[in-house]
Amino acid sequence: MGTKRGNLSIDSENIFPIIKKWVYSDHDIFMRELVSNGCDAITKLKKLDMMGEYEMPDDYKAKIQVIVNPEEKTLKFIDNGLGMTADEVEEYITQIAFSGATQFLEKYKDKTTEDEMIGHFGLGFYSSFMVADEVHIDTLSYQEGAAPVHWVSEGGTEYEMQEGSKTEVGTEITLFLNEDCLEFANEYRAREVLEKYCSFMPVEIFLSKANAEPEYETIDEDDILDTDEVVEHITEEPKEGEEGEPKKKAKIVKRPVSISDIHPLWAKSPSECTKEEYIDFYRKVFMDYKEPLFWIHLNMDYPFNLKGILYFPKINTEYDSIEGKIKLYNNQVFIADNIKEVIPEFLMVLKGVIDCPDLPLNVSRSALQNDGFVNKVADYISKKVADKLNGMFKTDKENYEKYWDDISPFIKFGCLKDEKFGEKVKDSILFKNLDHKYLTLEECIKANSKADEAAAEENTNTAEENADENTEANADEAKEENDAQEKKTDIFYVTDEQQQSQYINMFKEHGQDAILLTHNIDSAFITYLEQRNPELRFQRIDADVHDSLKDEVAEEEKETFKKTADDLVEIFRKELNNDKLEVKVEKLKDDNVASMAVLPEQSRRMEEMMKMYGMGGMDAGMFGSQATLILNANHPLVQFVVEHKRSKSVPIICKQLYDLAMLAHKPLSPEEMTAFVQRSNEIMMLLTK
Ligand SMILES: Nc1ncnc2c1ncn2[C@@H]1O[C@H](COP(=O)(O)OP(=O)(O)OP(=O)(O)O)[C@@H](O)[C@H]1O
Repeated sequence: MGTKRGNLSIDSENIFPIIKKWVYSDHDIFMRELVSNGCDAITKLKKLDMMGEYEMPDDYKAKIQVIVNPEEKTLKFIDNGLGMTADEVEEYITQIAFSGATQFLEKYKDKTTEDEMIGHFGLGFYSSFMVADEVHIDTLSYQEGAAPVHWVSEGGTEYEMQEGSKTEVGTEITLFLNEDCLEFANEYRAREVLEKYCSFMPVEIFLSKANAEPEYETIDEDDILDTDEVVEHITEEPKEGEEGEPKKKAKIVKRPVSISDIHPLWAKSPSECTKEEYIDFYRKVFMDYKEPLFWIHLNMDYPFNLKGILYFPKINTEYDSIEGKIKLYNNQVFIADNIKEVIPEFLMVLKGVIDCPDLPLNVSRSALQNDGFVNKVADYISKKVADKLNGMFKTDKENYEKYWDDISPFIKFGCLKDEKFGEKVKDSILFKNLDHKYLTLEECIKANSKADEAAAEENTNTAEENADENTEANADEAKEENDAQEKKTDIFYVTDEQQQSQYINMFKEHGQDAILLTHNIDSAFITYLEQRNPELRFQRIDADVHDSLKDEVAEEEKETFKKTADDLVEIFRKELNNDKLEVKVEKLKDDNVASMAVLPEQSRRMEEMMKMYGMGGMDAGMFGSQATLILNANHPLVQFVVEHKRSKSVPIICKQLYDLAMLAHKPLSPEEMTAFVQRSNEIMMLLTK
């Protein structure tokens, strides 16, 4: 074959500058493209062998070699795949590949990074021009009588092709790196890129440095393989004082270690994988030395092909970032991390690998988002996660409860984000109660209705209707709340065990339970639960005084009680210099409590929402979110105030009772805290007199 010169058949003269500039930060993908071309060529050769169209040499071992040569500033990719004839190089490289690259760039050159292509699939062979000024192909086809081909292109639109000198079937691509990209001739950098994209490719990949000094290792004679290159046989005598035979060892040229694990765990059948293998795989891939909580092995052939492993990582401190990482592969070729179009958003806290050869990856991300098939994949993944959770809830409750605190924010987030998921896992959602036992929603409802019944029974003798009407302001509200309560089941919850401990103690003392909802996501989650279960009402433990915590006022007492209550309201409003102060007087069963604060649930939620939207400066009071001071008419301090209205201790008692109530309800402002500390000291001074 003589030398053939030609023009690459394209119109666009500026394709190379475009390729070179292509998403700058990502131009390491040329390695993936060239290695996967080699893999494809090997797969094709194996097929030909199976079909009887080619006979593999007996010692054939599929492999791809990547050789860096920093001195010559070159990078070589050598595969022992099917190779190409001159005609094929002409057709596949100069026509198909080139026109493919041209079309590809035409289509995507204006796209910004937000609409980046998934992993830029489809750029193929020509991505090598992102890093090289000149590219050589040396190839020998498997076909009988084929002549080796040497093809050269200097990154313009021209190429030259002549007979080459390759003697083994396969292809060798040599990149003459441009000055900006010499990093890729560095062995460590090359390894980094190969590990990123090619860790699980289906063919073994060996990286080496040209002209490097050979490295050696010493092994037992018995372990020598046919493929080992033995340099020296060594006899190791036993050390002085040690018994035994001399040991026979061999010094061999260090065995090359493949960068790729050609049988990744996800490709195996779940029944063949051990716990250790799952954990090792997790550590290796995610560099996370904490053990994952549990995992799900996805394995589906129909109606689409998808395999993968999703791990639930342990998130043990709140400082840990809960950003997960899900690596997407296409036939063991790494595509990208965290493709949100394929993986449901709420699963992004997980760590895992997903291999889905059927995904249309050579399209833009925005197209993926609207792709019915992609949506099905996402649905399948979230369904599998729900199945796993339900399965554990049913058959491995003990562990499930152990993991619950770690996984619950994620599950709740999933419920908020994905209706189907929420519906599927609704019976496997747990709530931790005051005794740190885990209950289902149904169990919470049952426990609460029991407590309600008990409270009602205890109070039947005295109560015809609620005797809350001790202040005019509260009378209507109390009635309304009372009406609503008849229809709704209240579930009380705690957001901060420490701060709300006063309420918790009261609850516990009177056999009333509450659940702990301490995570940020819980406020959105209870709203979600209320929307789905209109008969439920979630109330923070300090939202109201539950009936079970107070004594009913006997009929004959009602009048005097009302008078006392009115007096107390007046005194407290005056002493606290706030004539709008909400004060309610109750006969609380707990005689350790003199005062407490309650804030109706809706008002508090409104206040939280205002804070969230940065409206903190507004007067929360305008939404009625001022806390109500509850005074315990059974407590001697409160009784003292009514009975000794003119005592000079009354102002100090009123203020202190108010602050104590507020302290258990929310943090005091710096001024309030200063006044509180000062007053506490004054009270102690009184003890000294
Ligand atoms: N190492 C190789 N051995 C044999 N044939 C090759 C090799 N590299 C490329 N080819 C041939 O050149 C063609 C074009 O390669 P290119 O990488 O540009 O596109 P592709 O591999 O077909 O698709 P993709 O864009 O997904 O990479 C291939 O389809 C293949 O026929």
